[in-house]
Amino acid sequence: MSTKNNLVLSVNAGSSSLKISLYSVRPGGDHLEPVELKVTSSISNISAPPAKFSFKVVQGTTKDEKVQKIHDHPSAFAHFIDCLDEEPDLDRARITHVCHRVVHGGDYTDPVAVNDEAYNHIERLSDLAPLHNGASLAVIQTCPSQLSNAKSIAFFDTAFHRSIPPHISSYAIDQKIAKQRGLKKYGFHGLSYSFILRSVSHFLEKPANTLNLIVLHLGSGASACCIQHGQSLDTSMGLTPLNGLPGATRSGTIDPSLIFHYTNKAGRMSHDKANAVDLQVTQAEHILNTQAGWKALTGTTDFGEITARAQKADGVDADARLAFELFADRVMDFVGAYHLKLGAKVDALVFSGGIGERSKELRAFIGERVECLGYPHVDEQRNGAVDTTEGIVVDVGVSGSQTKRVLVCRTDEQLEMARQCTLGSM
Ligand SMILES: Nc1ncnc2c1ncn2[C@@H]1O[C@H](COP(=O)(O)OP(=O)(O)O)[C@@H](O)[C@H]1O
Ligand SMILES: CC(=O)OP(=O)(O)O
Ligand SMILES: [Mg+2]
Repeated sequence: MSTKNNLVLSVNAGSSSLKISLYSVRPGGDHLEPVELKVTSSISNISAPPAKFSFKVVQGTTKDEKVQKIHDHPSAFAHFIDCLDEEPDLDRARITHVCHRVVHGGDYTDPVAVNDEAYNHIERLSDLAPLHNGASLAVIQTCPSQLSNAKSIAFFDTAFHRSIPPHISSYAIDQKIAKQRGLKKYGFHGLSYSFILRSVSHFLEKPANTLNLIVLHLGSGASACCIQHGQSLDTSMGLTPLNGLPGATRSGTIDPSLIFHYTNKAGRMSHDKANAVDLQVTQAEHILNTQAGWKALTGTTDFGEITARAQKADGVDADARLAFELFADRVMDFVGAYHLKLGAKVDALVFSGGIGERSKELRAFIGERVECLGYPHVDEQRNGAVDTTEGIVVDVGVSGSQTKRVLVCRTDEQLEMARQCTLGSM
């Protein structure tokens, strides 16, 4: 991308949140970081108004407010644009590229400029990412009118996992049907894993293609990834982001037969009005995506609150304790399996995502249990000081010469897209 004075906008549509970052493109090509952050904004609680809106201009305006008129992703995006218009130095006409995180890209392996064909492709995949693809498309639809000088580019979470070999990505079902219908493990959070791989490579001063990592992206949606020689070998999410670890409102892996015993309406189609494009998922999928996970176990989707409740001194909150230990148990299932898949040759176990980056309790709990595999003891002081430690990657293992590390990485999907956009041929 050859541009001066240009701005790049990165939009990350989550199930009930929208994270937006605005960057200026650094002139010249010799910077480690090709873009410079100008604005960060995040809107949460979109589906449970009032939405929480934050808007921070680097060395400038800061807003934190509850906004009643935000009721879906497009209205959240419109509110962001209104705030941007109040910034005289950040003219939206200078935005040349809008990068959209699209969770399910099917077999698309590279970012694409959104034209009718790409739009229809993403829409067809909406049933396979019911909390996400519709939200991204709803924002994409508003871009031509809001940002008429900008090209919309879709970046796919699935792309990082294209390296997963068939014996790992295939399900044990009729392969003719599987191929016809695209029924296989796709994996998600790929933009986050790309960012983490690059950041850990820089931190450890080792080329990315030599690294073996077990990465935990633990946020509202949580997944684990096994990276061998800098490529995804396996990941815990599957055909859809429902598989693997439980999340804020998602069950994670269950026995598939459970759905027939949970409710006898499980197989009926439900029309999900929360998303802007038409969706047809079964009631079972709807329940397991939106009424399960932490919300079902504890009544809250905030893992920070669950952790605090689980550790209350005045008696144990059994629901919170169950959620905390259940989550740690499922995370360890993947750490153990991936450690074995990597033949115990692991450079680092990496914690990331809202929970991985902020829960010192979960890191300590899991850290203690993986020590038997040769990971260093999680240092209480370092672990407790992550929030106030500078840098993208923080080492939380006890100091000393270690072959394996335990790291925390502040992941940034918006920055990953802006970098790829600026360095690529978009
Ligand atoms: N102090 C904390 N301890 C544990 N978990 C936290 C803390 N603060 C936030 N979280 C968790 O992080 C989650 C958000 O993570 P994030 O990766 O931003 O999610 P997403 O992008 O999937 O919406 C929240 O839902 C909350 O459960
Ligand atoms: C794929 C996925 O679950 O994404 P998120 O964690 O942002 O909801
Ligand atoms: Mg996320």
